[in-house]
Order: sequence, then C-alpha cells, then structure tokens
Amino acid sequence: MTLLKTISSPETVKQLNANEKRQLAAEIRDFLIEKVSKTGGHLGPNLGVVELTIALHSVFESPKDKIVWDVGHQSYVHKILTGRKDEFEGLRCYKGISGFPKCKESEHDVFETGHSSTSISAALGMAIAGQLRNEEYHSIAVIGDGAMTGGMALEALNHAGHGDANLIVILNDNEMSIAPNVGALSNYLTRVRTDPNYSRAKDDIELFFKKIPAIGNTMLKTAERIKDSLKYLFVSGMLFEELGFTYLGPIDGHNIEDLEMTFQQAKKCKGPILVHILTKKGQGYEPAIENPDLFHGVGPFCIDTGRPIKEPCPPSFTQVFGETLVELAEKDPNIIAITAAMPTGTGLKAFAQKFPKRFIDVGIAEQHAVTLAAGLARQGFRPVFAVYSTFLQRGYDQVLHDVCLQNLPVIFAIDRAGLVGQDGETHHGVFDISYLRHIPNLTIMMPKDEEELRQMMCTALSMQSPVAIRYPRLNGYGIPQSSLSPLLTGKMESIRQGKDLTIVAIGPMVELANEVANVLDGKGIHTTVINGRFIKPLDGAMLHNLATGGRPIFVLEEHALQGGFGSAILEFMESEQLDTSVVRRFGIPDEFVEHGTRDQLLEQLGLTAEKIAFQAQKHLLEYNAYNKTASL
Ligand SMILES: Cc1ncc(C[n+]2csc(CCOP(=O)(O)OP(=O)(O)O)c2C)c(N)n1
Ligand SMILES: CC(=O)[C@@H](O)[C@H](O)COP(=O)(O)O
Ligand SMILES: [Mg+2]
Repeated sequence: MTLLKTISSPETVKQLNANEKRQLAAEIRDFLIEKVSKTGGHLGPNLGVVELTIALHSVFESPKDKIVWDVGHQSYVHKILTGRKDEFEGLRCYKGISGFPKCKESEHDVFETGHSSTSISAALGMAIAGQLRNEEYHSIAVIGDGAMTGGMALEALNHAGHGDANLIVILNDNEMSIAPNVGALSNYLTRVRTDPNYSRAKDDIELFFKKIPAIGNTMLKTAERIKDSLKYLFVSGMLFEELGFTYLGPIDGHNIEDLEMTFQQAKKCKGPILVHILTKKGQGYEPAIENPDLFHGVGPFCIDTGRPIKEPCPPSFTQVFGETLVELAEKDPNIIAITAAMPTGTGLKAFAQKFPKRFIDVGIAEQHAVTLAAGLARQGFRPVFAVYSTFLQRGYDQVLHDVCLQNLPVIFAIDRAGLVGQDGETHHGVFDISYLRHIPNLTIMMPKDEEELRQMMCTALSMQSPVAIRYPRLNGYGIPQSSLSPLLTGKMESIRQGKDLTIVAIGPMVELANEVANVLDGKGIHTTVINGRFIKPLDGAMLHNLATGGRPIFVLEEHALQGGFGSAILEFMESEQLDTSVVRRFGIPDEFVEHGTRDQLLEQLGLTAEKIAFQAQKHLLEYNAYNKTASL
C-alpha cells in the first residue's frame, strides 16, 4: 500500500495521475477488506464507491464543497481520503471512529447520517443557504438507489426540481438496497441501465426514413415527434429531467476518468443536476459480489473464504420471530408480513420464501409500510410490520393517525429494541416506548426471553387492536420451545421473591435483575424480581401491591428514561396517589449513546449487576435510616 500511505487529505488525491488513482483504488480495496474483516462493517457498499469517492475528492473542494452521504454507511473511503485511514483499527469500536459520518471527527463530514433518504434534503438546505449568502460552493448528495425509494428523497427531488439551487445529486445505482432493490423506480432505473434499445430505435428510425425519397423528410419529422414521445418512455433519465433536473448518465461508476469528466460537466451546470452512476456492490471482492446481502453489513470474516467468523450461539430473537411467524402463518392465512427493505435483518426471508404472496417489501418506506398495513387490516388481514425500533421513528404519525386512531389490528414487530452496539447513536432502539406509550389503543409488550417472544406473538394475534412487541438485537438463551399460548394481557410476572428490595425489569434487563439479586444475596439482601412484560397496559394490581410492600422499587430498562417504562410506573403511582418516592429508575439518561459493544455501553451507563447492586446497598441504607427516623 505504497500510494495509500501518501494520502492524508483530498489535496494529495488531486495530485495523482489517472494510473496512480487506479492503483490507489486497488490499494483502498485491499485496505477495506483487511480492516473490515477484523472490525466488521458495511464492506459491500464501500467497495462499490471507491472510484466514486476518489473522483469526488479529485474534482470538488471538500469541505468548501459539501458532500452529504446518504445513510452514510458507504463513507469509509471518504474517511480514508480525509485523513482517518490510521484510525480504521478502531472502526465502529468504543471510542473509535464511527461507521457513519460524524461532524466531530472531521470538517469533511458536513452532515451526520445513518437513517436513509435524508441527503438530498440536507444538501438542498446547504445549497439554498449558499444562495442566500452569495457563497460559491457545490452542494452534493450521494444517494443510493435503495435510499432513493425513501419518501423524503422524493419530497426533496420535488422541491429541488422546482427551484434553481445549485444542487448535485449523485445517484449510486447498484440495483441493491440491502436486499435486491424493489419498486417501480428501481424498475425504471433498471430499464435505463440496460436500455440499448432506445438509442438503437432512434438511429434506426432516422436511417429508415432517410432512405425514402421525397416523403421521407415529412415522415421523418413525424417520426421525430414519435421519437420524442418515445423518449418520455425510455430514454435515460427522462423522469428526472421532467422533475426539473439536468440528467447526466448513466455512467460507469468504476471508471474514474469518466466520473471526473462528468463531475466537471456537472460543476458547470446551473440549477439541480442528477448524475446517474452504475456501480456494483462489493466490487473487487468476489464473496461480497456473490452475497451482497450478507456483505451489506458483515461481522468479522475470513478473507480467504468470505465466511463470517461466528461463535456457535442460540437462535437470536430475530430468528425466533421469523420462525414463529411462519408457524403462525401456516395456521392463519390472514397473516401478511411487511418489511421496509430489510427482509434479512428482520428475519422474514423464510416467510417470504414460504408465503411469497403474503410477503411485502415496500422499499425504504416505513411511513408507507405502516399505512399499507392499516389498509390491509381494515380489510380483515393481520399485517405484521417487522421493523427496527429506530426506523419506526419514521412512521410515528402513521402509527398514531392511521392505525391506533382507527384501532386497527396491526402488529408492530419492533426489532433492535435497545442498544444495538456498533451502529451507535443513529441506530440504538431506545426511544420507541417514549414515542408509542402515549398513543391510545396501543398495547406494548417486551419479552424477557425468546420463548416469551413466541407467547407474545400469539397474544398479539389473539387481540383485535394494535400491538407492538419490542425485542433486542440479541441471541436468545437457548430455552426450549413450548406450544404457543397467549399470555394474560397486562399482567406482570413474578420471577423471585425477596423481602428487602423489588426490581421491576423489562426485556434483557430481567436477566440483569436476576444477576443483581444474586450479587445482593451474597450481602444478605434479598430481592423480589418482577418481569414487567407489558409496558402498556400496566399491571395495576401488581404495582399497588409492590408500592405498598414497604420496599424500595428499582425499575430497569434499556431505554431512554424520559417517557420510558419507569416513567409509566411513576405516572401510574402518582395517578393512584401511591408513594412515588420508593421508585428509582435505571436506564439511559437524556443523551445520545455512541457506538461500541453493548457490554461496553451498558458499563458506561451503569447498567451492570455490580453497579446496580452497589446503588441498591447505598439506597437501602438511606431508605432504612429514613424510615427509622420517620417511625420515631
Ligand atoms: C429510514 C431507514 N430505513 C432503513 C435503513 C436500513 N438501511 C441501511 S442501508 C439500506 C439500503 C440502502 O440501499 P442504497 O441506498 O441503495 O445503498 P447501497 O447499500 O446499495 O450502497 C437500508 C435499507 C436505514 N438506514 N434508514
Ligand atoms: C446502515 C444500516 O442502517 C443497516 O445496514 C444497519 O446497520 C443494519 O443493522 P443490523 O446489523 O442490526 O442489521
Ligand atoms: Mg443500492
């Protein structure tokens, strides 16, 4: 990696000639494969944008020119070229560089991303800002064909096309979202990619009519008009031209010279421009090309074989969800599974293979997915929308307005609920209780283990109202499966009894509560552990019993404290005139949690058995002293 060693900034890239840039691209690919094989990460998307990123930093003047990376999972090459290559040992690691653009890392990271389809809006905002201040710079959104299916992207195209802001949208079309891309836009782009016919048809028409003497020219003019109307159907980019963009492309996204020439052309254009580039996800590494879904976001892997390096472990909550949904769907023909471009991540691949007519992938369109589910439910189906907690944030109003207000029986299978680890702030699923709990008609559950997830899915199907089941990005505990039977709605579960302290916990925090109880047992302190199970409705009878039991109550949740499960318990106790001073909440304070392993982040947040047991001892001393004084 001789050339790569010399790269410390975009200026050093600009000094290279064409051959050197090609060599640099090869070295970057080797670098990415070597580093990501150790840390894990979004290898496929980044291998696909090596030439694009070299050309971008060759032609434009970052950070004066603003480059916004949509989703941002493909920004590793950008980070390598902007002085961070020596930090890749710590990619996505605790206190290491993020896998997404972070403004605090570099002046070249001009906007933070992680959720899809935001880049055009952000870049357009920056372009308009430049116009208002008479500042000369280019504003560039790099967006994938998958992200382009997101509603926000289309809203921004609609706005940009109507104005004269100097915005450059680079559409990185690799025919893939995480899975193969879906939808009419994707089909259109495929036609544009693979459409030799139009140009041939145009030449053939002209040649044919030119052969006909005299009338030929008249007919040729008619044919011109036909050709123009044909253009509206086939020619590259007409869709974008019609939206007010200057369309350039499609061009080979792995040819640096072509890219640079096109970007130079785009720089001279006024108003909104869309450059359509064609790339291959995983370019340069066969296993990633052959398995773009796996290598979209991969854990550590063996470079020679491309096989993930994984310890044997029990099935994940996601896998149990997917298998159970198939089991339920075999009995209930009304079950429909919906994903927003994440069939693998949400465990729906088996369902899609077994019930293709009852599986819907809407693309990166969570808002649409929720209201689509509402429509299906209105017609008597049982739609199950499997979605990551963080991405359901996109569909908040649809959950409230289209599902719960009409009390429609939609099931929200909320995966990645809790800390997700290396994706960090933009992906932790730690806000869904807060943004859902206040919505009337909605039931919210969280299982303590994978077996209870199965029971909750069965419970949800037995209800005729909206239900959310939230579960973590974790492996299960290897609990043997039992037959599916519904739980009693709104009932907590008593796990163990102890006279000194009560801990009420949800999800994986129940396991932690047991660990705390074991630590305290060794200190002669005995703990009652309650599995919260239902975040809404709460188990009022249990809470009354606990609140009047004369013991402090600790509430554990891997979720924001603001508006979380502990808040719900406090609100309930206050509304019942119970003594809320007995309650102490443990969860995520009012801050964003960065990336790292889940264990590192739990340690940082004080959500460990040792730390909570220490707090319990301290609290009990104060609590008992206070009560002694009060009783005198
Ligand atoms: C709102 C939202 N939904 C889902 C995701 C998960 N996600 C991350 S990347 C991706 C696919 C992006 O496809 P594309 O834009 O074509 O980029 P590529 O990976 O092909 O380079 C998805 C669905 C997300 N980041 N944000
Ligand atoms: C970039 C993005 O949003 C997805 O690729 C996400 O990183 C997937 O997360 P999981 O690894 O939890 O499926
Ligand atoms: Mg793509």
